[in-house]
Amino acid sequence: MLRYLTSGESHGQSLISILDGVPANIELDFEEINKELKKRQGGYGRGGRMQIERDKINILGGVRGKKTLGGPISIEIKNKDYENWTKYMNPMEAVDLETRKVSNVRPGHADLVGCLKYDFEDARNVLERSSARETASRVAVGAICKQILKNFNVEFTSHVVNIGGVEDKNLYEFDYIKENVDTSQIRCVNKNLEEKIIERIDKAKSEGDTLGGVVEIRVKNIIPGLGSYTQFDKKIDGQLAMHLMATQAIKGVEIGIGFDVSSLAGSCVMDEISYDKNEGIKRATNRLGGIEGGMTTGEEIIIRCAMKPIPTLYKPLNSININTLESYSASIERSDNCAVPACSVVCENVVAFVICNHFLEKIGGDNLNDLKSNYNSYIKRLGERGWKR
Ligand SMILES: Cc1cc2nc3c(=O)[nH]c(=O)nc-3n(C[C@H](O)[C@H](O)[C@H](O)COP(=O)(O)O)c2cc1C
Ligand SMILES: C=C(O[C@@H]1CC(C(=O)O)=C[C@@H](OP(=O)(O)O)[C@H]1O)C(=O)O
Repeated sequence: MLRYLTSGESHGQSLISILDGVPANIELDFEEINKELKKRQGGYGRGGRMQIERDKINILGGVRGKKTLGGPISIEIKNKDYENWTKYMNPMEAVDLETRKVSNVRPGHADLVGCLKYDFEDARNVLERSSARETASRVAVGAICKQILKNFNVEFTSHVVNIGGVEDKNLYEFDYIKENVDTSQIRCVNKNLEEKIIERIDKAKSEGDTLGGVVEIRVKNIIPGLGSYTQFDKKIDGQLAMHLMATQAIKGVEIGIGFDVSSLAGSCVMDEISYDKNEGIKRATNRLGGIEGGMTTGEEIIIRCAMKPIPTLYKPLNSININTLESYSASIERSDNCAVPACSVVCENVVAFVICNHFLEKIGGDNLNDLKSNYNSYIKRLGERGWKR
């Protein structure tokens, strides 16, 4: 079983993750992982913090000479901003608890309920951990998973399809060309739309407001049979939704045509099956996004996630002081204005973890050679049953 934990506060020394269950002898490309981290920091609408951070991994264990050892991998990403926060955040020494205290809790954040639940008078004790800074760790973990799956040609991409209601309807049609998706800052397939989106973000910013959007993740060259219908918690769609919904600010997850299934007739939703001597078992369409009965079908996996607007507004919302219960404007912490492009990178890597976990479970093998031979024998057996790559 592949599993991971993350630890660390947004303005603490470092983010730490431990990824357990990675097979031995996987060669890691650290530059690729760092590139992914850099992508997560980008995108139009990010705030001042991203000018400070230069996210890079430091592997502390589980790897020797670039190759995995089969044991838990520990990954550190340093918070450069810590040097500005040492006197408020140091875990080992008495710290200044007053200067950065947050009492005016911010709607849309974990602040209010976190203070009630954990009995804190200072929402900083909550926000330091609930912050989406943690998504850097999830990207590092997902980037390692992608490298495991690269040995089996599995490809992951993601892009933004909607920011603040500016969207390209065409992107919702599944016959558009997905090759060479533009990876510029906004990462919209339609270049003209980028300008509109930038205008939309600037307008929201000038009004002290924020925006969310929709991101799409695609997984290509996947084999059929990852996940299982035999138990609810083995269903891969359920696991994808759980991991994606557990990502900061994600409020909805769709697979394939998603919510549209509710208003269409069955004949417009199911993907008809046929067989061709040369191409093997085929599908006429891929409306169900590559998953049936909690298992991958072998078609491209298509997932969309809705991100809510950034909850910290420069035009602050009404709230209360958690200690006096008096009405106040919510505190303004330095903040992003729109982080949808960053979110697409996060979601892509979150998906990579889930897919990799199910891949390793199905194929089995605690080292790369065993994985490869198990994989080949599965592909051979599928071939005998009429399924072709
Ligand atoms: C990549 C990314 C960056 C984010 N940046 C901010 C930010 O700068 N300011 C903010 O208020 N919320 C930001 N958020 C969202 C909050 O972390 C999130 O809404 C909050 O922790 C509450 O969690 P929930 O929305 O899942 O309920 C960001 C989310 C993501 C995915
Ligand atoms: C640090 C990151 O995002 C942060 C997520 C975040 C939040 O409330 O979620 C609030 C902001 O933190 P700060 O107050 O330090 O600027 C963002 O910058 C990051 O993505 O690496």
